[in-house]
Amino acid sequence: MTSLASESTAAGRFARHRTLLELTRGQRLRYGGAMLALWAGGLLTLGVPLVLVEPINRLAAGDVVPPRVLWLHGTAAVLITAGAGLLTYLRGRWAAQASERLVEGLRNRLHRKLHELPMSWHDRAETGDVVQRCTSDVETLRVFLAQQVVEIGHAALLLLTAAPILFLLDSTLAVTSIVVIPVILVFAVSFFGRIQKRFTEVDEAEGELTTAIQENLTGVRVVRAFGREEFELERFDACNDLFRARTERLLRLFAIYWSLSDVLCMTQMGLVLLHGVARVHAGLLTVGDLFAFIAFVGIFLWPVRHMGRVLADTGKALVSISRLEAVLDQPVEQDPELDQTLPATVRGELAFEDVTFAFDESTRAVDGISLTVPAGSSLALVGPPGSGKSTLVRLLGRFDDPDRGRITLDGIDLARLPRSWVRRQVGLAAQEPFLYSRTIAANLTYARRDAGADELERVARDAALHASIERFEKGYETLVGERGVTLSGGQRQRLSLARALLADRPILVLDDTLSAVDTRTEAEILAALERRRGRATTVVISHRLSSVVAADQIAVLDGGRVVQRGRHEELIGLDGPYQRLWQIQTALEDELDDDLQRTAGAEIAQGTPEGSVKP
Ligand SMILES: Nc1ncnc2c1ncn2[C@@H]1O[C@H](COP(=O)(O)OP(=O)(O)OP(=O)(O)O)[C@@H](O)[C@H]1O
Repeated sequence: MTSLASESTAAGRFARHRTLLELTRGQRLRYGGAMLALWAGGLLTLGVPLVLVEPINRLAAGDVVPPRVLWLHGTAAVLITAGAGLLTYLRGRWAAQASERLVEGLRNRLHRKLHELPMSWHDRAETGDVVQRCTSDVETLRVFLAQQVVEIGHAALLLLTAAPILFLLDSTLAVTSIVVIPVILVFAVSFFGRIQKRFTEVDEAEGELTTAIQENLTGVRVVRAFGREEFELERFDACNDLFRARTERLLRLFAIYWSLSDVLCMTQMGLVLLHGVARVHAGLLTVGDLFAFIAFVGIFLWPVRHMGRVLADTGKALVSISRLEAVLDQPVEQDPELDQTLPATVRGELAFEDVTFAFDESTRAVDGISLTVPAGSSLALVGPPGSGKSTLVRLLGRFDDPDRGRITLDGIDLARLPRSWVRRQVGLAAQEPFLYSRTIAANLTYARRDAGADELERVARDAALHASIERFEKGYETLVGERGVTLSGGQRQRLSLARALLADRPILVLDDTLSAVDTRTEAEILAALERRRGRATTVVISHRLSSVVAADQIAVLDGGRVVQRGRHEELIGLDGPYQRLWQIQTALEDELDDDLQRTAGAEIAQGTPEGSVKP
C-alpha cells in the first residue's frame, strides 16, 4: 500500500525521534516525576550496601558485633528498601497514568482522522492494515510509553551517581568495574538499528495477516459459494508462515543480544570479584568495601543490561509511530474559506455543468455531463454498469470534486459550500446498504435521532417494509446483523430506503435501491414515492426501467457521457439504447408473465395434491 509506506530516510528517522518526544507532550510533568522516583529509588538501593559495610567489616575482622548495632543497621537497610519500594510504586503509577492518557488521546486522534480522510483514501486503504495500525501499533507505543520512557536515561543517571561513590571507595577497582560498560553500550546501539528493520518486517507481515482475516470474515459467503476454502486456507497459511518466520528472526536477534550482554555483564562482575579479592588479600580493601562494590556493580549493571530492552522497545516504538504517522499525516478533506452565508432554506434545484471526473488518469468515469434538475422534480440515471451513474452521485455528495465543470445547488457551486453541509442536504440510499448491528429502530433513527415511532412506521410503510417488520417478534426492536436476525437483500435495501426517507433532506438519492425487490413491492414503493412527489429533488439510479418510467427526466449514460435524455414516452419512441433496453426488458417480463400464467393454468387443471387451489 504505497500511500501508507513508512519513511526510512535519515530525515524521516530524525522526524520520528522528534515525534516520539512530542508524543509525551501534556504528560511531561508526570514523566518527570516518574523518572525522578526511579532515580531516587535507585539511589536509595545504593544505600543498602553502604549501611551494611560496617557490620560486615567488623565480622570479617572477628569482632563481636553488638545486637544493637546489628538491629540498627538491619532496620536502616529495611527502611531504605521500603522507601525504594514506595518510589518504585510511584514511578509505575505515574508512568502508567501518563501513558494511558497519551494513548487514549492518540486513539481519539486516529479515529477522528479516519473520519476526516477523503473517500479516495478509504477506497485505496486496506481495512486490515489500518485496523492493525490502530490496534497493534498503538499497543506497541503504549508499552513503550508505560515502561521504557522513564528507563531512558535511568542507566546513565545511575552510572553517573554510582561511579563517584565507587571511585571514593577504591579508585583502582572502580576503573575495573566500568571497563566493560562501553563495550556493552556499543553492542546495544548496533543492535538498535537491526531491531528496527526486523520489527518493520514483522509489523508488515502482521498487517497482511490481519487483512487476510478481515477479508475472510467479510467475504465468508463468497468463499463458501465458490468453494475456495482450500485456497483461502493456503493464502492464510502463507501469511501466517511469513509472520511466524519474521517474528522468529526478531526473537532470535533478541536471544543473541540477551545472551551476549549477559556474558559481558558477568565478565564485568567476574573482573571486579577477581581484582577485589586480590586487593583484599593485599590489604588494600576491606571485605565490607568489597561487598559494597560488588553490590553497586550489580545495581548499575542491571539497567545497563536493561538498556537493550529499552533500545529494542524504542526501536519498535519508532517503527509504530512512523506507521501511525503515515495515517495521521495524510491530508484531510479540505473545505475552502466560506465566501458566502449558508442558504437558510434549500429548494433543491440541481445543475450539472460540463461535469468531468476521473479516478485515475486512464479513463474518465464522468465526461462532460450537463443536466438541470428543477427543485422537487426527479431525475433517473440509467445505463450499463460502469457508465458513471454512481460516480455522479458521489460528486453530488462531494465525496470527490469534479476535475472540470461544476455542480450547483440552487445556483451555488457545491465547491464553495462546506462538504458536511452539502452532505446534510442529501438523503442517500446507497447501492450497498450498510446496516449497524443494532435494532431496526436504531438503524432508522441513525438518519434522524429525534424521529418518533409514528414517523418510523410511516417511512417503513413507504418503503414497503412495515409488514415485514411486524412479522418479527420484537417488531422495530428486532436486532439486525451479526447479533440479530439476518435481513434479506431486499429488506436491507428497503431499510436503507426508509432511512433515507426519514432523513427528509431536500435531495433524495436512490442508488439502485429497488434492484432486489419483486415487481409488486416495487410498484408499492413507487406509489409511495409518487405521493411524496415535490417534497425532495430525487435522483434515481436503476437498471430496471419500470422504476424510472414516471421520472420527470431520464438520462441514459454510456462511458461517462449522457447519450440520451428525455421522458420515458419520448425515449421509447426514439431509436436508441433506451428503446432497445425497454424492448428487451418488456419482452422478458411478458415471457415471464406467460410462463406464470401457464404454470397457474396447469395447476388448476390438475388440482393441487390436497385438491384445493393455491391462493
Ligand atoms: N472508487 C473508485 N476508484 C476507481 N475507479 C472507480 C471507483 N468507483 C468507480 N470507478 C470506475 O468508474 C467508472 C464508473 O463507475 P460507476 O460506479 O460510476 O458506474 P455505475 O454506472 O454506477 O455502475 P453500476 O451500474 O455497475 O453501479 C467505472 O469504470 C469504475 O470502474
